Amino acid sequence: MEKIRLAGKNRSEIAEIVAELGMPRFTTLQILKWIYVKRVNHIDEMTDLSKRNRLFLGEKYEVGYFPPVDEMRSLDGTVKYLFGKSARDSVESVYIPDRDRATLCVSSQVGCKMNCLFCMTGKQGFSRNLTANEILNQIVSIPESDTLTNVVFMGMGEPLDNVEELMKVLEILTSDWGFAWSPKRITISTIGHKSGMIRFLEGSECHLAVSLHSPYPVERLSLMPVEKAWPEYEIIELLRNYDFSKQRRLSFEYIMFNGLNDSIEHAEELSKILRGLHCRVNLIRFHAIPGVDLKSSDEDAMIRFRDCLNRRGVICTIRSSRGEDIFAACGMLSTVRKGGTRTDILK
Ligand SMILES: C[S@@+](CC[C@H](N)C(=O)[O-])C[C@H]1O[C@@H](n2cnc3c(N)ncnc32)[C@H](O)[C@@H]1O
Ligand code: SF4
Repeated sequence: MEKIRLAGKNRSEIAEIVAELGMPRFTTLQILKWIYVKRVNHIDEMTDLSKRNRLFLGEKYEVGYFPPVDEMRSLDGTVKYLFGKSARDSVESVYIPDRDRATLCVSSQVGCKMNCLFCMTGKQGFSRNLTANEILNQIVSIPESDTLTNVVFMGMGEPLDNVEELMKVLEILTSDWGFAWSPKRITISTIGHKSGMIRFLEGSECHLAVSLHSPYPVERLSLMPVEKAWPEYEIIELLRNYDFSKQRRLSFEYIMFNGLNDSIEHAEELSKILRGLHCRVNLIRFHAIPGVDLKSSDEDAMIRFRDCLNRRGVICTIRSSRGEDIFAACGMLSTVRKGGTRTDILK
C-alpha cells in the first residue's frame, strides 16, 4: 500500500495525525520541525520522537520528498528540473541564479485549462492539479534549495485554479513552524482567475502578478479565452479594493507581440486603465512556440513602450530572458511529447 506523504501537510493536518495515532500533542511541532526546518527524508531520522511513535507513524506515513528525475543546464546558469513518474504526468521547475538572487519558478498543475494562444502549457490541455506535496517538493528537492531567495509561481499551470493546494504551500512557506519565509519572497502569477484571486488576496500577503497582455478586451480575448469569463476591467476593479502601496507588490505581465500590442497607443491605453493603482508593468519577450504565427517585438519597440509608460507615471521594466537554450524561458515549459519517453523529454 502506498504511504501517505507528510510533506505538504499544514500544522492542523499534522495535529490530526498526531491525535489519530494517540501521540502527545507536542509531537506536532516536533514533526513539523523535522519536515520543514531540518527537511529529513525518513521518519527514522526524527530522533526526538520515541522509537515506538516513529514505528507507528512509519506504518502509514512517509516524509515524501522525492528528487527530480532529470535536469538540463543552460549556459547562463539556469537549470530546468523535471519531476514526475511518467512523460505524460510530469512538470518542470526552473532555477534562475542572478547576482545575489536565486529564484525558482515552480509549476502548479500538469497542463492548464486556460488555453492561451501563445503558451506551450496551454497547448497540452489540462491533466490535473498538483498536490501541496508536489508543489513544495519542487522547492525542497532541488540541489540549490538552500540557496533560494525567491519563488515565483510562473511555471506550468494556473496557480489560482488550484488555490486550496497553493494556499497550503504558502502557509507552510511563511509560517514560523514551517520555512518562516517573508511573503515578500513569493510571487503568484495569474491569468486573472477571479475567485482564486479573492481567496489569495484575503488569505496571504504574497506578491501578485497578473498576466494582461493587452489593454483592449477584444484583443485580449483573441489571445486569452479567459477574458470572456473574467474580463480585465473586472479584475482591475477588484484589485482597487486592496492595498498594494506597502509591503505587498502588484505587477502586470505584458508579452510584447510584434505589430499586435506594442504600439504607443497600447502603452497610452494601458497607462489609462491602470491609473490610480499602485503597480508596475513587466514587459516580456515572446518566446515563439510551434504552430503559432506571432513574433516578439524587437528591443527598440520594447524600450519605446517602456519609456512611454514610465513618462506616464507607470513603473515599467523589461524582463531579461533566461535559459532560452534549454527552453526554460517563460511559457516554454511543456514536458508532453506524443509517444515520448522521459529521456526524449529533455532533448
Ligand atoms: C506560464 S504562465 C503561468 C502562470 C499563470 N498561468 C499566468 O498565466 O500568469 C507565466 C507567464 O508566462 C507567460 N507566457 C506564457 N507563454 C509565453 C511565451 N510563449 N512567451 C513568453 N511568455 C509566455 C504568461 O503569459 C505568464 O505571464
Ligand atoms: S499562460 Fe498561464 S494561464 Fe495561460 S495557458 Fe499558459 S499557464 Fe495557463
